[in-house]
Amino acid sequence: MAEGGPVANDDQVKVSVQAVGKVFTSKARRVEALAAIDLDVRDGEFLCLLGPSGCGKTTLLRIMAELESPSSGRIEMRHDDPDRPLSSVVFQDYSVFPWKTIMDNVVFPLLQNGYRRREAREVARHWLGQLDLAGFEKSFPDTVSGGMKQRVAIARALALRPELLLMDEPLAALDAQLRLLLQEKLLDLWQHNQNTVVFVTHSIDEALLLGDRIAVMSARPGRIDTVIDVPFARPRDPDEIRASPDFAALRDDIWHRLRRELQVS
Ligand SMILES: Nc1ncnc2c1ncn2[C@@H]1O[C@H](COP(=O)(O)OP(=O)(O)OP(=O)(O)O)[C@@H](O)[C@H]1O
Repeated sequence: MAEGGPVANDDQVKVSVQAVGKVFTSKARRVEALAAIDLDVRDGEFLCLLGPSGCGKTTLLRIMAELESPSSGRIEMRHDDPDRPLSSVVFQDYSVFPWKTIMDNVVFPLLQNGYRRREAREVARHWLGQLDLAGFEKSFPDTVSGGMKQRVAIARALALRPELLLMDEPLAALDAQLRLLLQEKLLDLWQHNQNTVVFVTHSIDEALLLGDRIAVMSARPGRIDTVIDVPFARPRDPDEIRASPDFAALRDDIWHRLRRELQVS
């Protein structure tokens, strides 16, 4: 069972997180969320961040999205194509604009990124089609299901063609069956587009199904406990993968690592 794999060359590294720490301070308390995180995200890979609740996964993702700055250490990100945004984020909670139609939810950030309206509508139509939302362009988000809202948020992020797609438990709020379907959709989309993806999840199965590597974090303050290479070839067939002995062995190994970190009070 490979852990971490060969060290990446500099030109294979999209994001380099170096000794990053994060402390939140307020009058009431001081929370050390991250301690000395070292992690490389390789160009074109699907990296999953897995760890116990509160270990700092979202904080690390927000630092990569430049929504939060580290308290210590540094982060380097390679922006290769000035015509594409460096990153785009999908959050857990269907972060769509309720007052805009589904079409305009996808069009709006494209206009902000310099697209002309006509081109933006064409691009939006393409991505809405990819996410099986054709026919819902004129609907408002609150009139469709949670799964559809989340597909709008994913279409919006992908339409921007970010070099780095950051996803914070994008499927966590969905029911189990819908989650499986969207996992398959994401697998399919990623296999065709191959952006670099960092994907936060609590689900070991999801990480094994989607990820090239899984960074397992320890309990707060979050550290990288280990980075596991996922050995399944692509394109992946979810049913085959779930039935394979390697899947069961890896799931067991990761669960034992996580269980050491979990505290039930
Ligand atoms: N803005 C903030 N101010 C103060 N504390 C914060 C802030 N953001 C996060 N924290 C704290 O930092 C720690 C890490 O939070 P974070 O949300 O990054 O963890 P997580 O691993 O994503 O959690 P979960 O899996 O439950 O979503 C937690 O103790 C949280 O309460």
